[in-house]
Amino acid sequence: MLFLVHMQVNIPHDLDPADAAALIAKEKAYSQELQRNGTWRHLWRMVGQYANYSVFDVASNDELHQKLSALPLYPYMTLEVTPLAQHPSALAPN
Ligand SMILES: O=C(O)C[C@H]1C=CC(=O)O1
Repeated sequence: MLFLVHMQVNIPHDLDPADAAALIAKEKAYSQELQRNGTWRHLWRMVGQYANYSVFDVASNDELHQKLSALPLYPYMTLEVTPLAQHPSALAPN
């Protein structure tokens, strides 16, 4: 099952910069692990924003919720999730 996920990151300005840097490093490692194993199919930066559009490939809503809620930056994110279906005019299945 494919899901489009919009992640907006809102790190509080009063968070210690070292704590913020550590969270961002953990987030990078976690996202790259999921990209390597095929769960996190696309990761695109939104120009001019601390936000991304991502495509996740998971077996269920519950798996997506588990993966998203384990994001190290999850406490500082606003997430929007859109389930995706195949488009009948697409040249190749996604
Ligand atoms: O930077 C972001 O968009 C948030 C998050 C997603 C991957 C990652 O490394 O950080």
